[in-house]
Amino acid sequence: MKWSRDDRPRRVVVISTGGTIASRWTGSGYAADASGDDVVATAAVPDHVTVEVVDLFNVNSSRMTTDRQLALLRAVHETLADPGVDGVVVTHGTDTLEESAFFVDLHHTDPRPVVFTGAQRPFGAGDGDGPANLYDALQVAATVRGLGVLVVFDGLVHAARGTVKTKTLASDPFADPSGERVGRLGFGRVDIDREPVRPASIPLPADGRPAPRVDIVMHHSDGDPVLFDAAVAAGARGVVLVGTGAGNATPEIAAAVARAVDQGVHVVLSTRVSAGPVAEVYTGGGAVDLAAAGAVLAGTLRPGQARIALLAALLADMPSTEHRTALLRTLLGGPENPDPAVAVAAAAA
Ligand SMILES: NC(=O)C[C@H](N)C(=O)O
Repeated sequence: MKWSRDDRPRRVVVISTGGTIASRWTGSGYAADASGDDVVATAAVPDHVTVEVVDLFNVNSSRMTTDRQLALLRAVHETLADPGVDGVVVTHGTDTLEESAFFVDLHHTDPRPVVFTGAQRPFGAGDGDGPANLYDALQVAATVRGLGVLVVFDGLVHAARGTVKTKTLASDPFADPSGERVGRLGFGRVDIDREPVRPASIPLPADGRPAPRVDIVMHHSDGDPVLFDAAVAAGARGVVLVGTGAGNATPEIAAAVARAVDQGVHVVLSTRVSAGPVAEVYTGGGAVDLAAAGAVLAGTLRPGQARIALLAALLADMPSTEHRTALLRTLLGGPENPDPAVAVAAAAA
């Protein structure tokens, strides 16, 4: 599928949130600093595209919080409430871009695109990648329809779901290690190779709902339940357990999962391996026992995005724990077998 634009004027709104694309040297390291207008001024703008800027916040994305992600989600929805807007670009630090993009994607119903981009080299650098990434993101935001939330970086187009930062400093930091990219840019065209597979989107969380604590605990040799139990004791309403291999831990950790689930804590099982699904293969504290203890398997989602699915399920209005678990399975696993009871509850929310 090749997308090219006619000459109709397009309006794209850039929501600026910081990251390296907006970073300047502070004397001891780089920190997000440049305004959205300054960031946009570095990039060429594709023909027939008009750009407006919203300065939402300005942080290195390792400082991302649920409150900021909720503010971003609302800003995207308010922007798209204007029918004259053709698309949205979000400039974001690459460290947690995969989390914010997936959070927006889970709540995104509009056919108009939301495109996340950023940079690996700082604002104003002679060899900077920000201007080209921003140009490409504007091009995609002005062109495609019906593909959900996308990540555009280094000439490639990725789906929000499944895409993670796989390289710390390289100029092509994003990939879906268990899947394939969605498309690429070149010669003024956007080539889309596949349509992202997405579950039905969920309504925006109600205003003023406090952000639930959702922790990530990683297993390793010598791992014991101390940190998992500490997360529950700290008030976590959800915990992502990052198992070894296809999602394995120990009998002691499986017992801790069962105790947590009994208390109403939602537990998701992901893996520290970079690609492939978690699977119920092993007992003796493996995924077979963790699932029996009540953990929900994350499919191919890596820990950061598994946590976002859990966060979104906890923020959703659900009539019971069972409904929330069913919603969680849908958000983790993609569109297969959405539970009709969940769909009804979500529609009524
Ligand atoms: N390349 C980047 O954007 C990394 C930066 N530390 C951030 O996520 O804000």
